[in-house]
Amino acid sequence: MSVSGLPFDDFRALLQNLPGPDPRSLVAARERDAQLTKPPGSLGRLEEIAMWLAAWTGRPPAVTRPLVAIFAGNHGVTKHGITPFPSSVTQQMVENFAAGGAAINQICVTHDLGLKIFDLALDYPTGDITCEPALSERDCAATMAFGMEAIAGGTDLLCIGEMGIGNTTIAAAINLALYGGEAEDWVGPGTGSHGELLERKIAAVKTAVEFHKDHLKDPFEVLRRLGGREIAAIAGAILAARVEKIPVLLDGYVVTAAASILKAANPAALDHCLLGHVSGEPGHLKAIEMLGKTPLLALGMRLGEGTGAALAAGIVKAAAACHSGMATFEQAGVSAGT
Ligand SMILES: O=C(O)c1ccc[n+]([C@@H]2O[C@H](COP(=O)([O-])O)[C@@H](O)[C@H]2O)c1
Ligand SMILES: Cc1cc2nc[nH]c2cc1C
Repeated sequence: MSVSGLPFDDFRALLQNLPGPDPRSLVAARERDAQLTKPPGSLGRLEEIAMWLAAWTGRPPAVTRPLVAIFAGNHGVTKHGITPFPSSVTQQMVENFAAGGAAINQICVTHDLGLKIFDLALDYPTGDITCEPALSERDCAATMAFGMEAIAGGTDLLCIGEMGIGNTTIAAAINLALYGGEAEDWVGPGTGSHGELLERKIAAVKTAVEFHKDHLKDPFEVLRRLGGREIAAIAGAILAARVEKIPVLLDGYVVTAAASILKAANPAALDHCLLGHVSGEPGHLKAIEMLGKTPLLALGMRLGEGTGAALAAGIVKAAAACHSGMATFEQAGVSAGT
């Protein structure tokens, strides 16, 4: 813990001292890109992705150990009857991930991605955000620190996903706190909340933000009061990745809300992250605009569990492979343009 002993101090300090992109690797990658056997710019966004890999890893673009990390948490706010599925599904899906039966398992097989699941005290849901903080400062900081350990086994591309019944309500509350507007702007169906479920979801988000309104200037208070364990762990994982020079692919609505908390603390905090996809959750596009990012994919997916990020990892792998594996004009005996 920090000298002052306040749980968030270390994270605040880290956020004020984030490493930037590596200019030398970027220049080297640009020089190589200009020699590859293609008209300049013809690989479009793939070229930008290769430059992004070089800048944030400090090495020539390569993806050799991609990892999907799924963080799972449960939420006290579900007691308001806001989701079609019960909270027990969070644990059941964790078991399904472990058994290889979920969509994310198949995408990981397709793109040869590692997969790690981090379940976060699923038997102890967070506090009901409509009338109490989700987490104590200590629990929140400890969970962020746990999330930082997600990359301890090593990876050179971190795809972040989550699982947690009720967490689209949490994401909506975070977005309302960070960006304002109306609860209706941020609340969507999630796994399928319509009619009365949706009405109660909107009411819960309104009540929660109203209840905590005097404490929401500080992004860390937004995190601990309105967030959840998987949200805190995701924030920690994104931060640790930055420090360790690991580029990050963000997934859908929920991961984006967790990431937005870091951006609120430091506008440059997500520069090492790309958005894997725009999810079908209606508020996601607006949340992405707030981050100033352009998602790689738009497939109408709204599953979570890292599926959008993992699909995009295939594109990032292809970008690195083109950059490192293509022949230069000279090597291939192809005439360069003027
Ligand atoms: O990330 C998204 O865009 C997204 C959109 C809709 C649903 N989800 C997933 O669905 C769960 C949350 O939905 P809900 O309805 O229980 O709030 C959680 O496990 C998320 O992974 C995720
Ligand atoms: C079945 C199911 C699978 C999920 N995967 C991510 N969130 C989910 C929510 C449900 C309900």
